[in-house]
Amino acid sequence: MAQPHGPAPQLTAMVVLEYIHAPILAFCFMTSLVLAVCTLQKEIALPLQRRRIAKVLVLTLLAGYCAEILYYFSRSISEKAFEAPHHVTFHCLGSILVWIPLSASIVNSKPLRWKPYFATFVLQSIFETTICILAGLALPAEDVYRSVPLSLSSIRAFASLGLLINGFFILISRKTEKCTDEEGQSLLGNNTNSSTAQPDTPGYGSTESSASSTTIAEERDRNQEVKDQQAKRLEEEGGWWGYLKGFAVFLPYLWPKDDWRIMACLFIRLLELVSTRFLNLLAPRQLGIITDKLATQTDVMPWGDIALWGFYHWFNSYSGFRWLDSYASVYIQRSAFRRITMLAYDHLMNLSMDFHSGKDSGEVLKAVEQASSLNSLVELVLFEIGPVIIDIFVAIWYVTHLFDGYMAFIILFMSLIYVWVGISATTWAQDKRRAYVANQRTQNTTVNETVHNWTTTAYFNNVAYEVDRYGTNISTTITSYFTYYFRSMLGHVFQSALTNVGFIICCTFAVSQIIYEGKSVGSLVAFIMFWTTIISPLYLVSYSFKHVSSTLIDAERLLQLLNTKPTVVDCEGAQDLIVKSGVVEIKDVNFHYDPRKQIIHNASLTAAGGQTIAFVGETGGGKSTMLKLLFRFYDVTGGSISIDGQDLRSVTLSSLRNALGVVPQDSTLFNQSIRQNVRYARLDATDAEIEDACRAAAIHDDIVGFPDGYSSKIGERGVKISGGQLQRLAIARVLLKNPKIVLLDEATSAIDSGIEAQIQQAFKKLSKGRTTFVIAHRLSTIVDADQIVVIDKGIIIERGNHSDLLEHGGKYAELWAKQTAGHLSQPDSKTASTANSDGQGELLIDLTPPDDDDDDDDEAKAGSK
Ligand SMILES: Nc1ncnc2c1ncn2[C@@H]1O[C@H](COP(=O)(O)OP(=O)(O)OP(=O)(O)O)[C@@H](O)[C@H]1O
Repeated sequence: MAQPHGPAPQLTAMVVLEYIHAPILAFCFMTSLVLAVCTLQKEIALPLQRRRIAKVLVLTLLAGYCAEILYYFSRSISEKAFEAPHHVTFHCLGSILVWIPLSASIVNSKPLRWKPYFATFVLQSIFETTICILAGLALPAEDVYRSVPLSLSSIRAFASLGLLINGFFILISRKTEKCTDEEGQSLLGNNTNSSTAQPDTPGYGSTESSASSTTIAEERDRNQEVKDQQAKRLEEEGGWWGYLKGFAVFLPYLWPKDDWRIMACLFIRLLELVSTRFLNLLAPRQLGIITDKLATQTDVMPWGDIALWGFYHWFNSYSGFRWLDSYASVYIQRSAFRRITMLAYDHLMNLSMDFHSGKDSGEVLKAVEQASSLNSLVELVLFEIGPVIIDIFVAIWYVTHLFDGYMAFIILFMSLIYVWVGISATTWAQDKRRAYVANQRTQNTTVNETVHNWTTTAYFNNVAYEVDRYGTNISTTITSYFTYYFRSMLGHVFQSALTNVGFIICCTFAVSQIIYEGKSVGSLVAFIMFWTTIISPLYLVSYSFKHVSSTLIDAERLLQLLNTKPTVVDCEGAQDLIVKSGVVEIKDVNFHYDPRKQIIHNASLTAAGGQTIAFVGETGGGKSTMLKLLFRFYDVTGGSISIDGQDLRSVTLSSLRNALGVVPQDSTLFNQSIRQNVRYARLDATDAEIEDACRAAAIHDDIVGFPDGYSSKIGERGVKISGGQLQRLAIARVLLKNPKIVLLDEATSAIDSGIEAQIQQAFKKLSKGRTTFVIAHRLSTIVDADQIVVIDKGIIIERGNHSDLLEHGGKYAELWAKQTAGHLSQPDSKTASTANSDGQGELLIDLTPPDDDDDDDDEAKAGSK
């Protein structure tokens, strides 16, 4: 059959078009897709009928290219002298390469960003129709109707036109639909999952399967809040570019311009990046040169070439320049970690009480701990993914230069499948990984819970049950790890098989080129040496997708933390608080944590300097809240609080907190020595001062009675000392701080009456000359207070000294009567029965103690166990 041989300009135009068709199509599709993702173009679900038409047309197109390749292949086998025109095979192979992923995404029923596809169809139609017309013109008239390639080209031109028309209808009738698939959402999360998965938090000791499934759901939802924020910000910023620019605020912390060491390290990294690109190419090329020289001059030792080859290798290794680069990288990483972590920690510690009481501390700590993820993200993109893209282009050029375009096609095919397998395997293994992490978390939680609650376990004799539960947890974790490992390994297995097959095919092709095309053996050697440079970028591309996505989530979490502003801050021009006499005035104060529930209603009172004010009342009345407002954990929502005439909101927080000493309701101590814990109140206090404070708080004798005295460790959460001792230590700390105003929240509730007298003495010492606010449920501790304020449901209902209030006969007198006489009287039978029936309904368990028969039963049970 005749080949096109018409007028030269038409033939030349056709050849040029065939060469540039596939690269231009690929470039156009890739750029418009990146643009679509960056500008957040919506994904659309293709109407069923239109998708079917598109499927048929793209498959026809693909079949058309394959058929032409097969046609030429069969001719080159059957006709010895026949050689397929290079531009035609280039055109067909290139187009197959472009249309495989495009057809795969159209055949797949996922929603698509349609504009890039439509743009590609337009170009495809123009190219294919023009090539078809030119091919028709280039053929002699008698061959036009007999030419198989021309028929195939016409079919493709019609299919392309069809695709264009069909694509146009999809474009104008598009219905936006939110993608529900995780991968389809690119790097963002999936909103639908979060709304459907509502885990019930399992109680302690809940059954294994429910706990496990819940933790898997939790694991899935753990990042959902961050992902939602990410999606919101992405929308606000109008695309990825604006979104990523949001992280630019961290650049001065990652790479501070004024730090010459960091700048020098960056320069080294940049140098390594550029030199590696060259050396990746130069080293295999040099070996090729040596091989060729050896093939032609067997009696001359190519010393110079060997030395150059050795130099390239040495320079590109850890004993050469690479160690300097890795040192520079570690230096940048560590410095960035220090700066960003300090930034996050400092910010976190300066956030207000509302943040600390409302946030999941685990998530907050994660934001601080993973502050370095930002640096990993920048490093990954700039120093790994960026160069890899250059490497891939260089590889394509180099193999084409060594052999020809076909070799580049083989490698491109293999690369495409390799990356696809990598991404699919990671996605496929993702669910199993989540399950594994969730099971691991359950396993760790079991140990934590049971070790912390060892006493509860012992009280209920459940040690065997817990050991058994932990064993089951470990087995579940191991099983889930195997499943995860199997899935991720399968991806590696396929990829490894692919690279092996790819390598063998490439080498066979190279050998055939040496034999039939006269290529040099050195080219084969250079290619073999270059192979790793081709494969390693592919590995990185196929596995960095998930990594970038999870690093972005960590970075987003940090950004959100840093964007959270403290609600209680120093106002502009805030002055230091100066306390002289310590007059505290609470004026028409209103407060709520949540606007829907008012906590304090119009509270007013004045504490003269040095007075002791006691807050009493039913639980939940708002007493602790009053102290929190005084300490300015929160700002009042109405009215004002002032100390010596200075509004708390107009003074610096630091000076206010210096002037106040607090013994909170639940004192917490660090797991350090007693001396260190007391010294926390005043870091420069001497040992003698610490002991004085402890004496005043009536705890000194207890401390010296401990085997290690003041060096005794308190234990986690102060578990090694009694409740009374803990409170006295907390009092000692405040005594050491020696503040002008003291706030005591139920500080004496756990102290027995023997110690109480000593404590009262200590209080007297402490409150002398200081304004003191005290909350006490034990009214006996505050009978001497200058003012007793009774708070009920956030309202001050009574105020006066002890005798005034008793005389008044109101709420305080009622509370006093209950406390002084109540413990002597037994609850009457009526109250008892009410308490029993109140809200309990009929009891499902038998409360009568077991008799002897039951004991037998128990023994039988124990035996069976
Ligand atoms: N951080 C918070 N967020 C929302 N509500 C809170 C917060 N802290 C306390 N409350 C609510 O404010 C009300 C008053 O609490 P507060 O702790 O001041 O009471 P109290 O009189 O000190 O009680 P108790 O004597 O039991 O310590 C309660 O209803 C409580 O549930």
